[in-house]
Amino acid sequence: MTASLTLTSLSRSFGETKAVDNVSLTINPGQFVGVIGRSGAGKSTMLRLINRLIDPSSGSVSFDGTEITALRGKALRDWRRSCAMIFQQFNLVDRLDVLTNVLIGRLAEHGFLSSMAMQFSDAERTMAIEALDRLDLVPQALQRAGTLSGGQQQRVAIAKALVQRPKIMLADEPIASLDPANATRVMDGLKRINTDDGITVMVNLHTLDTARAYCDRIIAMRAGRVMFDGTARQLTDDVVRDIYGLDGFAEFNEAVTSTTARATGRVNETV
Ligand SMILES: Nc1ncnc2c1ncn2[C@@H]1O[C@H](COP(=O)(O)OP(=O)(O)OP(=O)(O)O)[C@@H](O)[C@H]1O
Repeated sequence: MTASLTLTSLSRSFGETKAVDNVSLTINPGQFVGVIGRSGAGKSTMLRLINRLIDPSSGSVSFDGTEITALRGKALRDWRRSCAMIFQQFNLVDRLDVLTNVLIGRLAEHGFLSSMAMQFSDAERTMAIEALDRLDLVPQALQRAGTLSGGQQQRVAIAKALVQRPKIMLADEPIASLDPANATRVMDGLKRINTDDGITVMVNLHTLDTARAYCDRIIAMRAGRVMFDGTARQLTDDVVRDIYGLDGFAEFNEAVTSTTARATGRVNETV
């Protein structure tokens, strides 16, 4: 199959810490992949290696047969554009309006001078409005980004990523700082883009129930390694215990017991 993303024996160390340790994976086009694991498991490092925000210590990342780790200059900038990244902290310019923030997603395709002047074509403005419409944000288009709720800001960040016309969207804990209602709208936005446009989505998540609800495929990491790679149905309690460790599982059970589980009789929903 073409346009697959392939990680082969990918590793990245920081001093003595093996943040990502010998990971091999193939992500097929159009998949919605959730990456879970305890804090420090290596989830962010793996996404940053794919986007080339950092370089591997060893191993390779390839996309559609192109060796990503070897890209330089314009080819690297092109890759970063087609592999859009969304962060927990939104990365918007608060004092600029929403529409302009989205248009900034187009700057990678501009030359230096038009970038500096922030000049955008009518076609680009239309594209930005369409992206905002898909995320139910047209009424906020002229509002300053800093005045929006966290969930709205994250949806603006997704619209900004969308106008880059990416093939892959990487999202590093996009809902970690949001309340449940806003988190749902952000995840629904990502899912719609994945389903409607066939854009591959790879998202780091802290909540198991979100991973189970949205992801075709769940990858669980522990200490830099892939401990589980399968469907939500295959992610049983025993697997969760392996991923989070006995103490992690206990902590996690406690957290759940004190909130939803007691009321619903369910466990293993939140980490
Ligand atoms: N720039 C860095 N310098 C030194 N150590 C780092 C750096 N980036 C990551 N690490 C270490 O690598 C390991 C993996 O970190 P990473 O951020 O990838 O984990 P994570 O699963 O995303 O965690 P979290 O859920 O808390 O974001 C951790 O031990 C972390 O301290």
